[in-house]
Amino acid sequence: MDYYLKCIECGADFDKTEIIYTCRKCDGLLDVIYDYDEIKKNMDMEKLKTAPPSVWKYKDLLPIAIEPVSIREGGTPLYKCDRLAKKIGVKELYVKHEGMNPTGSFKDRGMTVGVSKAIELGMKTVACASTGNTSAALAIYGAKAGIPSVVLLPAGKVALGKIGQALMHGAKVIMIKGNFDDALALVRELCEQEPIYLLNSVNPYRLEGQKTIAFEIVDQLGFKVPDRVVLPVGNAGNITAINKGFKEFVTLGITDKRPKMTGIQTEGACPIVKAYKADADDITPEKNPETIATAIRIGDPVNARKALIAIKESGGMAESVTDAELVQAQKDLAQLEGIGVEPASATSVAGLKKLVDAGLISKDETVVCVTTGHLLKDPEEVISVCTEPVTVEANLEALRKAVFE
Ligand SMILES: Cc1ncc(COP(=O)(O)O)c(C=O)c1O
Ligand SMILES: N[C@@H](CCOP(=O)(O)O)C(=O)O
Repeated sequence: MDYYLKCIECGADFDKTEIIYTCRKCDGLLDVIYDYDEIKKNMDMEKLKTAPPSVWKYKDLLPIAIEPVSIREGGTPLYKCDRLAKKIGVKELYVKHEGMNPTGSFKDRGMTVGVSKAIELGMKTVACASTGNTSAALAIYGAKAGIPSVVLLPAGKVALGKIGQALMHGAKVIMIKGNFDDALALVRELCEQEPIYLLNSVNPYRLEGQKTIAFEIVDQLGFKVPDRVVLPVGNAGNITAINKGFKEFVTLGITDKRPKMTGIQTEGACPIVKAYKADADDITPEKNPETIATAIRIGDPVNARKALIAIKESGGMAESVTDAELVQAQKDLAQLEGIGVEPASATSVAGLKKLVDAGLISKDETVVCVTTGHLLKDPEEVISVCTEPVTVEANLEALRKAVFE
């Protein structure tokens, strides 16, 4: 399949054989550009309409020629959430639960493509900086591919389940005395100097895997497009990737419209929301981001420019929520719909509620909230926000008291 990399700022082109993360001329972010006429000619539309969703169902739209490094990612459930819809006050609400991926987050979609690309390019080691989920996914796909992985984490700020995954799957785990943004700057430098393949979302191939969330949403809605997609935003790759997916389906004539991409951050870490509200083209980095949602504790999102463009061109918006609001949404998802998510993921639902309450989102819209990671990723947060269990003597009287009083 024919494709190349194009700078979103100066338009410079780069060949697919190059190991490159940003534009060599202006340092702008890169996009993967395909020959869509060619794809259209060869696409098996019957299969597209009937085969069950998974990342590799859409391989005609993915830049990998080898047998992919895969542990069956994608194909996550799209739940219709009527009780939650009623509470929030929208007509039709769906939750795309990316926590149901093999490693428990949407990062698997990016890593199956990213690690496959590393192998295709002949790279022998992979690396990333991470707030946790990227490192878990990289460790697992690195293990599956049989190559070493190196992960840089902000010391003391990563949820337990994620560190456990990175360690057990054999990554070299390095704690940085700094935040995620410091770790990302460091790993980018390391990968420029050494033959180590960088698999953060600044790598455009990572995002190609993540765009399949858009394909699956359309697929699971019977080839209908929702009015709006709401999702958490951290390093801002996912909102960009999903927007690209919806655009590609329109380009290929599979759908005829795109949803409004709506990004949610927390009040303690919201550079994109501030830029959106100021109608700015780029962010002002935040030096000390802080939130209970450690996955999106990011002050200098690497994909900010792409994300702001995606929000603007899709007619979407950006909003921030408090930690208290996201914890309430996390409980609503869990207790009204049986959907267990980690704190960052719940910002999508908290943000939707805030925007509906403010009259900025119409009650008549069909909305998809993306929940990005599983509840079990961050058990410490769960314990800290839920009521403690009661302990009683092992007799029926004590039990009755505990159950009925
Ligand atoms: C659970 C979870 N949700 C949301 C995000 C934000 O995604 P993105 O960085 O692509 O904006 C991340 C990572 O950043 C994450 O781990
Ligand atoms: N939440 C992310 C932050 C890194 O984002 P990435 O998309 O650039 O890898 C994580 O899980 O580490």
